Amino acid sequence: MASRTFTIRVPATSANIGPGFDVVGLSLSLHLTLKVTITPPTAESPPSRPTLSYTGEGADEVPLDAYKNLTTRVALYVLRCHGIAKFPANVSIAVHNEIPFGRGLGSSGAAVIAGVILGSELGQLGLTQSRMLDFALMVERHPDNVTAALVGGFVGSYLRELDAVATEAASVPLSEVLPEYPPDAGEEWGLYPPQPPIGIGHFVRFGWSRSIRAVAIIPRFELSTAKAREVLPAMYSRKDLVFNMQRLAVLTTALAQDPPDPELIYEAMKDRIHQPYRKTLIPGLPEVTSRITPSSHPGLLGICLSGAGPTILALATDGFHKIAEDARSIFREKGIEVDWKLLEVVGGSTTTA
Ligand SMILES: Nc1ncnc2c1ncn2[C@@H]1O[C@H](COP(=O)(O)OP(=O)(O)OP(=O)(O)O)[C@@H](O)[C@H]1O
Ligand SMILES: N[C@@H](CCO)C(=O)O
Repeated sequence: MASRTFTIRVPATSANIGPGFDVVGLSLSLHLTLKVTITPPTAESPPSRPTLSYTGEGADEVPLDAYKNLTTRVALYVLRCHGIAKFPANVSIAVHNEIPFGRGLGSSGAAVIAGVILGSELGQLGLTQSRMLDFALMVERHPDNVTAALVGGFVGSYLRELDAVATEAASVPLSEVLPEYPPDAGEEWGLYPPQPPIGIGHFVRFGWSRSIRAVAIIPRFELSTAKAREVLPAMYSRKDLVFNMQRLAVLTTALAQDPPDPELIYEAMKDRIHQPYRKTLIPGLPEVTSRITPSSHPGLLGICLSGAGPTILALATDGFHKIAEDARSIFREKGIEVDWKLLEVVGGSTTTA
């Protein structure tokens, strides 16, 4: 049998875009790429465990044990849900990652989507896009990053209300979805996980004006999404919810208009659901989002926290350098150094032979 090689490419994402907390996501031009080779065992090369190599962002901290790494653990979850106990023999995976960890650019969402696609490919399962989303949602339980990473573009999504049986199936704790399998987990290792309910996530892709680019201003510190969600309240006032819904309704269409209207968009990218609570974790956040405006920075459309932060996302048609450098100065007043990148909105995940 000949060896098989394929490449999985998954984009970075920015979630929320101001008022769309846990609802909207945008895929951006930084990628997580996996080059996968499966070599059939021969008498000279007997079956071996998967090998992982890793370059780029996170290379110094990511586990290279396939039973510990997030992407390969998700792939194993998908395989085991289909009755396949372990990785095929002689899989080697070379990862190159451009998405910084824990900065609000969807690194974990990309790793999860890459894992679901990897599982589907290794098991030759032929999972549909919608089914892949179900698996991803069992791991990353908010849909904004994973949906945009899978399908690409500017995307809105919701989670279907599940019936009692499906709710139980979807309530499996994350520790059971992604257990730390012992090395070479096989048939003998515990129960197979239950299949996720079908059709958990639903999405629509909005239009996007080709003139809009994204400036990602990336502080040089990590903030885990889990920590940035802990500071959020469980209840909100009607006033704050209406504030966000009004803006989100306008924003999803305003970003598709040509030319885009900065006055409309700047206000429509304001938020009262997550950013005000996260400012304690991100010194400089209120100053950057209030001092960089369309009148002070021609070309700017709107500015917000990217995902759970600490990255700031500025959407603009021009003036990218001044926006980024002025944000850098404001962060520096708070003792924080940043890097910045000018990014494009890109398509979703791909698998190529
Ligand atoms: N390519 C990867 N391979 C393995 N693990 C990864 C990879 N990318 C991210 N991770 C894991 O996900 C963690 C970061 O996830 P987290 O949800 O906190 O931040 P994020 O996804 O970068 O930000 P956000 O969800 O706000 O966009 C990393 O610390 C690492 O454990
Ligand atoms: N909507 C999520 C995105 C981060 O993954 C949040 O803001 O917590």
